[in-house]
Amino acid sequence: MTGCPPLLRSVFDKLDVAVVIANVQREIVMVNAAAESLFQYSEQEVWGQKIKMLYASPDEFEEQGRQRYNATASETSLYTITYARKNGETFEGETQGGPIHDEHGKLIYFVGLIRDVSARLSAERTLNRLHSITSNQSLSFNERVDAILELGADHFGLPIAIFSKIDGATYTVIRAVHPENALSPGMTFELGNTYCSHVFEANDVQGFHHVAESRINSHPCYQTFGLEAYLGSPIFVDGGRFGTLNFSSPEETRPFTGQDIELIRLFADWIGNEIQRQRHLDSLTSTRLEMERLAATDPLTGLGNRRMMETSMKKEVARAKRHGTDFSIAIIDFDHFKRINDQFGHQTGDDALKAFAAIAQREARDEDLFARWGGEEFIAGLPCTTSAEAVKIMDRLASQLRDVIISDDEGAPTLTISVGVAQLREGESIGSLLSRQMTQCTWLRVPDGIT
Ligand SMILES: Nc1nc2c(ncn2[C@@H]2O[C@H](COP(=O)(O)OP(=O)(O)OP(=O)(O)O)[C@@H](O)[C@H]2O)c(=O)[nH]1
Repeated sequence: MTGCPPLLRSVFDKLDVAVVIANVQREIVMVNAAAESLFQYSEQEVWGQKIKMLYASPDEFEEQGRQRYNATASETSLYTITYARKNGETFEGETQGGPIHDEHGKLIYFVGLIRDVSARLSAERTLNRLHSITSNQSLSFNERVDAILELGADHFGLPIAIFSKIDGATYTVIRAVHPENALSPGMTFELGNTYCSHVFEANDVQGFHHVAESRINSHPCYQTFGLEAYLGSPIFVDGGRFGTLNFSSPEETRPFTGQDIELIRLFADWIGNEIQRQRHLDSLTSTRLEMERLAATDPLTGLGNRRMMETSMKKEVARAKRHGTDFSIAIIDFDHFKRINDQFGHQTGDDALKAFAAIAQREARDEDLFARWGGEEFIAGLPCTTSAEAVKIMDRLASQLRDVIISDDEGAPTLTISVGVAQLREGESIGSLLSRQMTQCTWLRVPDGIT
C-alpha cells in the first residue's frame, strides 16, 4: 500500500471489505487486498488514477462527486453504486463512504468501504417479482407458472426452463420456456435419460454448473441432451413427488450458490402448494355439487324430488311467459298402491315406482321435467306442450307401464295410473296452476288395474 505505514497496511489487507481511499482530486491513493480482488486491478494499476475508472457510469461518478466531495461533507453515509471490474463486468457495491479531515477540519481524503451486494439485490428483486406474480389473481395458474419459468431463467442465467410431471419412468413437460421454442407441453422423455433423474434420486435440489467436469458427465442425460448447466428441484404435492422445476443451459455457468438453491426451492414450493390448493378446491366443489345433487334427488327412483321440481317449474313457467310458449303439468298417481304393497310386499311397491321412473326417463325429451312429488305420486313439467299433447304423452307412459311385470307371483298386478293434466293459463302462477290441477284438470285413468 503506497505511502501507508506497514502496520496499517497489514490491518487493511486483513479486512474482507474492499477499502478504497481517494484524495480531494478524486485520485486513488490506497486500495487494500480485498479491493484488488473485487475490482481485479493491482494497486499499481490504480494508484494515482481517477476513481472514475472504478465506476460503471461516468454520470454516476460526477453525481457522487457533487454529493460527497465538497467542503461541507462531514457525514459517513451508506449508498449503492454500480462499479466496473477491470474486465468490464459490473456489480452493485454497497458503499460506506465518508470524508477524512486534517486537524484544521480540511477535507483531505475520502474513504469508501465497498461490498459486492449484486447477488443479494438480485435475489431481492427476484423475490419481489415472485411475490407480484404469485399474488396476481388475474393470471391463470399456467400464466403464473410461465412467469416463474421466465423469472428463474433470467435470475439463474439458464435460458431453458421446464415444469415437469413425472409418472413412473415417464417425464412429461407441462410448461416450458425455450429460446428456440423447442419444448412444448405434453412432450415426454424417459426419466432415466433426463437430468431430473438426479433430482428424483436425491429427492432434493441438484445443481451442476459445468456438467462436463461433474460426477454426472457419463450419465445418459449428458449424452442425450449435452446441456452443460442444470439446476432442478423436486415439486411435492400432498407430501408426494409430483415432478420437477428445472433450469438449464447448453453453456456452463457460474457455480450455484446457497441462495440459488433456496430460490428454486421457493419457486417449486409455490407450484406444489398451488396444485395442492387447486386439488382441494376441486374436491370441495365436487363434494358441494354432489351434495346439491343429492339434496335435489329422490333416492329411490333417481328422479328429481319435490324441492327440485318446485324450483325448476318456477323457471320454466317464467320462460314460457317470456316466450309466450305453452306449458303443461301432469300429476301421476299410482292406482291402488296400498294394495300392491299389502299383497306383494313393499319391495314390489318400490319396484313399481322405479319402473315408472325408468319409463319416464327413457321417454322424456331433454326439456321435460319429471320428479317424485311424494309417496306414489309423480309430477311432470312439460315445456312447449299443450294439455292435449300432455294427455298423449301420459297415455304413452301409462301403456308402457302396463307392460311391466312387477312380480312373478300368480295374480301379479298390472300397474295403472291416474293422471291429471293442466295447461298454464295466461297470467297464471305456478302456485295456482298446481292447485287448479287437482280440481279442474283433464283426468286420465287406465281402466284395467286392480280394483
Ligand atoms: N312401496 C312403497 N310404498 C309407498 C312409498 N311411498 C308411499 N307408499 C305407499 O303408497 C300408498 C298410498 O296409499 P293411498 O294414498 O291410499 O293410495 P292408493 O292405495 O294408490 O289409493 P288411490 O290413490 O286412491 O288409488 C301407501 O300405502 C303408502 O305407504 C314408497 O316409497 N314405497
